[in-house]
Amino acid sequence: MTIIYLAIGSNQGDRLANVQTGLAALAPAVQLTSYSSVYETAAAYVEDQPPFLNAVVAGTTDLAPHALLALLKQIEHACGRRPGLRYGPRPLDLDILLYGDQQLQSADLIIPHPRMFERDFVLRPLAEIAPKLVSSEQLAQASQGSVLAIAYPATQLHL
Ligand SMILES: Nc1ncnc2c1ncn2[C@@H]1O[C@H](COP(=O)(O)OP(=O)(O)OP(=O)(O)O)[C@@H](O)[C@H]1O
Ligand SMILES: Nc1nc2c(c(=O)[nH]1)N=C(CO)CN2
Repeated sequence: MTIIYLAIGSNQGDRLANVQTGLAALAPAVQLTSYSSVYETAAAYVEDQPPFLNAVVAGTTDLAPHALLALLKQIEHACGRRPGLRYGPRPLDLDILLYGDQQLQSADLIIPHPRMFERDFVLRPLAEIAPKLVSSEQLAQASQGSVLAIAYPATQLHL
């Protein structure tokens, strides 16, 4: 059983429903244990697209890292995501931030997520559920995707 942290985002369709559906689909392979608030965030990288909802969750799983990645891609697809512009709009995005204390560098999977520490929309919700994992310096330096507001409380994610 490994402790994992996942980032979730949506900026197309019914964004909250997409996040809720995506998290519910993780069961039974992933048992979620902590949920951040849901943040409204300005789109980073490709700025000319609708704002995102972003959250971070923690959980436990027996899935190996690549099996977990395959599950996340399957859930994104079931939520209507199709190949598109890098950093472009999508109904659902699920990323592996951390997988225990494992470090992994393969062609299709890098853990810790290589861009997590530049992303305000990841570090703010991660700091909320795991303050020891994020320093105040890291929070201050994360510049991509400014957090606009807390849009929904974490209780909206417990289904
Ligand atoms: N830790 C990770 N979590 C999820 N995907 C990863 C990770 N490391 C590498 N990838 C690879 O990144 C590919 C592109 O992912 P995705 O389409 O979500 O990118 P993106 O959201 O546009 O950008 P980013 O990866 O920076 O969030 C995935 O198909 C996956 O193989
Ligand atoms: N604020 C914010 N911006 C983004 C996000 C995201 O989840 N939140 N995801 C993207 C696709 O990788 C590109 N830009």
